[in-house]
Amino acid sequence: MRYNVPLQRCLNDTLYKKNATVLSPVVSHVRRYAAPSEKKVFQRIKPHCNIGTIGHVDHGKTTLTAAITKILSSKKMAKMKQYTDIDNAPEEKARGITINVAHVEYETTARHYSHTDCPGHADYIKNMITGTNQMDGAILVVAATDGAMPQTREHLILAKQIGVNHIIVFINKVDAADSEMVELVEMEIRELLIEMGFDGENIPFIKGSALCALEGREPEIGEKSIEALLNEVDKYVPQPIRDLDKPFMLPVEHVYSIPGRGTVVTGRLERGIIKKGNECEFVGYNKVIKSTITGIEMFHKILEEAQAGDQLGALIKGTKRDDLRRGMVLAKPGTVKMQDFVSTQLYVLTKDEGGNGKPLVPFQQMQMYSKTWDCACQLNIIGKEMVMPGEDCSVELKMIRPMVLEQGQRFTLRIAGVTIGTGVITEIKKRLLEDERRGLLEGKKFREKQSAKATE
Ligand SMILES: Nc1nc2c(ncn2[C@@H]2O[C@H](COP(=O)(O)OP(=O)(O)OP(=O)(O)O)[C@@H](O)[C@H]2O)c(=O)[nH]1
Ligand SMILES: [Mg+2]
Repeated sequence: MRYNVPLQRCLNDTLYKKNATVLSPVVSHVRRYAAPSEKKVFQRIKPHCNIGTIGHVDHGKTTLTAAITKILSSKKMAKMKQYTDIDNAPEEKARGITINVAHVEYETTARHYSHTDCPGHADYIKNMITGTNQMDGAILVVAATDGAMPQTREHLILAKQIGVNHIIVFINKVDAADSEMVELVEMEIRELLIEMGFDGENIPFIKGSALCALEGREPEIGEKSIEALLNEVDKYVPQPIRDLDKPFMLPVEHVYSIPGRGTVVTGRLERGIIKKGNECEFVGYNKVIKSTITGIEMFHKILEEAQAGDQLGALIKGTKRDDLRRGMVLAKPGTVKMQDFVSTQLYVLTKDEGGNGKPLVPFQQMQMYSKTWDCACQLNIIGKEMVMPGEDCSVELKMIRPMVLEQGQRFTLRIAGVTIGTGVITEIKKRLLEDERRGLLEGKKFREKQSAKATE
């Protein structure tokens, strides 16, 4: 049996190493690299990109998704999906939230795509905030018969907030509108895009009719417009930098002291590649500790290097177990920062989704969970008196301890052990003053004492 080259190399590495009797590392590498050639597997030949359709209700997002699969299926680059297959999207659970979302797969000559379409406005909002399918770029669908509508605006605001920076516009239903109207809608949407902070002047606009393409009518505005759209998506949405190319980062899950060896931290490598001998930093709980990785292990076997996605143990030189804690982040020196004040976009769970059914109000204290840490924080709601379950809103969070936080990082909030919301960090704000943070901490201790007294 022949394997491909990287697999063969790692089989050699693993099997011929002393004491290599357990098969698990081999199995994990088989999964990571490729399967034996006689099995039919997903071939990673083209670069992969995640996109989706966004826009106001009834503007034609699902029709467009179906039309794309129809046009590409005639070139054997997709499986045709009927409108009803996409619109009856299966339920998906993401951190307790139920979202109806359809993932459609297709490819162009340049790339392989996963395309997200949601049946309803609420599902779009949840999908974008929870990052169930993080989009690298989005197709904004606008009906020429309506122009910009409330959800056109809302989806664009959210896209900007969570960092979907590449938008392409498809002006749909041009079969039902005159050309003057189409021009006016284009002008209106370009202005809206500029107002929202997108590159409105240069964003590609394609005008067509998804319905004509789906029904095989009027190829000029039907099939041709879909081809033009895909062409622009290939060109305009840049290939995202994959996690392997980024500086390494591993949220620490456990810290052990191994007699005769030293300190070992375990966790899943979130991005990058680590090698034996790499210098590193542990960051979190208001501390930065410099160290060196002297060994990497996976499934009790020694590795020279580990890649993003690997669950591993790293042996650390010269750092005591008591200095390190779960929740710290192991990273390439100087690549991550601690923060304690952030703006976020938050979705509040309904009671059915596992929430506590109560509205959130400003200055409420709660526990924030992200990566492997949790930390008490205080909430401030922007532009509203309160947020009801089932709603989303912009909120600011002040934390009692600085932790590693980055734009785009996801988190959940809990009160008394109940998850009440999930969100994404949209902006890092200026660090709090020491006094301000102490005030938050003392406020928390005071409340704890009060509640302890009350229960006595
Ligand atoms: N005339 C015309 N009608 C269209 C076109 N594209 C879609 N429609 C119609 O517009 C209606 C809404 O289309 P959908 O694709 O369901 O719209 P949607 O944006 O997915 O709607 P939601 O998922 O409910 O937000 C349907 O009746 C479609 O047949 C088009 O190019 N021309
Ligand atoms: Mg739809």
